[in-house]
Amino acid sequence: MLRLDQATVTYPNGLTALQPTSLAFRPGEFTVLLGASGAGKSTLLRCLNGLVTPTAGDVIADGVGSIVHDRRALRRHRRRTGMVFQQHHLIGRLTALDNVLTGRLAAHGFVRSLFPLPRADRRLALAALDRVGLLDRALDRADRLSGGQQQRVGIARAMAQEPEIVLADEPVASLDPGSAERVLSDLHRICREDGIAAIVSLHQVELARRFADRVIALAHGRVVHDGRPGEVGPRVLDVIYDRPPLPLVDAAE
Ligand SMILES: Nc1ncnc2c1ncn2[C@@H]1O[C@H](COP(=O)(O)OP(=O)(O)OP(=O)(O)O)[C@@H](O)[C@H]1O
Repeated sequence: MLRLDQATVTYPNGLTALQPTSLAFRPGEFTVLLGASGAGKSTLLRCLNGLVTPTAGDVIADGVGSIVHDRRALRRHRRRTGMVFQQHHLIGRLTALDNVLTGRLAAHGFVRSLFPLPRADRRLALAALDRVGLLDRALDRADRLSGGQQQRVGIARAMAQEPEIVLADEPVASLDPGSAERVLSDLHRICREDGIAAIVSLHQVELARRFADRVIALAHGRVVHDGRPGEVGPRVLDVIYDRPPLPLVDAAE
């Protein structure tokens, strides 16, 4: 449904953050990107919604076309792609509900979005909050919610867009383990129920093993592993995190 075709990103400072990479993402699949800091996870994710333009190669969305070369294709692709960010980007003084409603704006033309949104949008936004267990906090200001609750509002906002794909860049990086687990479990359940493809970058290997259908590991801008979560063992982790292999212990010692 979405693929990279030899996509390469070299930033203006000369650093190649993504070496030529070809990958295909399938509908409904929950993919986790693993990699050390600076491995290129954000760069790859940003290529998938046009926030970073590859310096070579292409990004093609099925039924839409090249989002690198065709602005209209990029706009269509973005309408069907929900984003979840590490810092959730909520507007603190707005209610949780109003934040989720901003996820509906892309579905309307610019002029229409200047007027109050239809009741159907409010129903959709409330249903999205219900699915992350926050219906009773709908009218609370976003900045009164905990970090984990704010991130769940961020997920509800992405879901209110009725996406086919969700891209999440380290959505649980700043949360405690319990909140991280809840956030990821909500995201995973909703994507599964609605058949939404998710591409999620994480630092927590355990969470990747628990939730992913597929794990893509990056090191120094290259894919070094692409497979099922059960295949992410010590050898793969050594490559991802640049750890020297453990010295062999002499059995006679
Ligand atoms: N706009 C930019 N200009 C120049 N270099 C950049 C830019 N953005 C990222 N980089 C560099 O590209 C490399 C890959 O960065 P990227 O943010 O994609 O990695 P990451 O795996 O997401 O890291 P983290 O887990 O720390 O977020 C890093 O060396 C980073 O410093």
